[in-house]
Amino acid sequence: MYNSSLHGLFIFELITKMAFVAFLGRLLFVSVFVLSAYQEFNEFGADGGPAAKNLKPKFDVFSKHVTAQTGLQVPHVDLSWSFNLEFGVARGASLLYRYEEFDAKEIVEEEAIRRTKRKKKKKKMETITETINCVQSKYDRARELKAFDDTKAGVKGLVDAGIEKIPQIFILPKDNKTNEAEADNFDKVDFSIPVIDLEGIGNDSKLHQEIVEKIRHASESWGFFQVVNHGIPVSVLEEMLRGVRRFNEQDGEVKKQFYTRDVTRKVVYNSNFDLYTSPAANWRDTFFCFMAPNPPKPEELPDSCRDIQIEYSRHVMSLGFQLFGLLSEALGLESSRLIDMDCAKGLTFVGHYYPACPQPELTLGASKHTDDGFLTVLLQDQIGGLQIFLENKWIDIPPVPGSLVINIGDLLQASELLISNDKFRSVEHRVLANRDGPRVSVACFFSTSLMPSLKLYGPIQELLSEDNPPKYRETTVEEYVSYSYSKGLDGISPLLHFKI
Ligand SMILES: O=C(O)CCC(=O)C(=O)O
Ligand SMILES: [Fe+2]
Repeated sequence: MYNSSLHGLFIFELITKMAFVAFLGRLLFVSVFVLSAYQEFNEFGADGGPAAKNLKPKFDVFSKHVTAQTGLQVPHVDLSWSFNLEFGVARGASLLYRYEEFDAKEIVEEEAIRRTKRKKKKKKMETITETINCVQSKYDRARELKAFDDTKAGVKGLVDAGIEKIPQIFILPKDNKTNEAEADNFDKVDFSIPVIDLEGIGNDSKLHQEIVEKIRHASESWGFFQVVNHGIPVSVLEEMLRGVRRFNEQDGEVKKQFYTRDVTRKVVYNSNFDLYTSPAANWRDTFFCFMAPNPPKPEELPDSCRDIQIEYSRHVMSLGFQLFGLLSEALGLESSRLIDMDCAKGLTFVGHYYPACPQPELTLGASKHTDDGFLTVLLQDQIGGLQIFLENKWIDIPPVPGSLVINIGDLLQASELLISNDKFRSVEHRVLANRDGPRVSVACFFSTSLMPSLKLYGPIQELLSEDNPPKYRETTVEEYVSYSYSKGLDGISPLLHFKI
């Protein structure tokens, strides 16, 4: 028996659940009214008459469709009872006419097409999402860094393997604030830092004064200068560069023995000291060791460059003493002042190897950074790529045969900061990756680095006053370098951390 309240509930459910069901529901409803009108026109028998018979298959199709779409079971409707609702005969006839036009099968087919389209769209979205997930999971940065590190073969290993595209871990992120690629938009200037000739400095006091003045000006303006006739024979410089090259180009199995991230080891060779923390790895391999105050035993140094490393470090030490004297004078202090502060006590020897890079525009040899020691003496070969960042401009430091690049480090900037208003500057610099290569350089940092130290460094005490308060808190070299080391080359000066 037809139950009118159930029918009402059924229609209500359909209308609220799905728009198309509502639409079909309305049509069916109309049909039922039409049937009612038709039945009013014609006598209907116990079976509901011809209209009811006509309607039944269409209603069945509709029911099946609703069940397939919604999972709802359409309640049984006894059409023979038509629906005793109040409709005028004429209106019923016109509704009937429209009902005859309506073909349930066509509508169901249209709906099926729409449903297939929706399914296709959904499938497409699923495929896109899957692809994204797949790409993301394929680029598991931590896993790639570890895999690269585990080769113990460095960037050179990649190049030897013949890669033509650089791995993702080396690619500079585009949206990163420290992304120096962005800084390439800044002007590059055709200006070179001064090349200061130290020839004859010991014999002529006027010349000595002139050189002190040049060093003062360069240290205040650019934090960088080059020196020639510095007393280290060119043959020693050349052999030192060859030594670093030999170390990196020796048999991979021998070199692997030095590969470590344990900085307490006498010789530490690895690629990117900040591999796991930096936004992008640099296209270079490095080995370092502390050559002063407690140098390793000769046999602890690599065969490939042991002798020259010892000889070169000895030369750099004596050049350092001379430079700290000149820098002290440039600050208006006794020439022994910076030496007495132990600025030349420690020497860290760092040999860099920058292999030729197939996509140099995507990465860097060394990210923008300042040096954390007191002073750096840098020997570079003829490839070039070193730049300093001053007033939003990258300035090339072109290789000058026989020269050494000298730059002020953070600890010297912090120590002498208040001596004069014209400060020495620890200036940001970087190294570009290059299609040509390898590029080799040796950076010697005057700093006891991570060696345990208690001596405090900060603004020079006797020059402090109420008007001239300290700007940096005191720190030990060890604390400063540890902080700088843990931070990695992220483009932000570690000095900021020590600002008062
Ligand atoms: O390789 C170079 O030219 C620069 C290296 C450097 O900046 C560094 O070791 O701190
Ligand atoms: Fe540097």
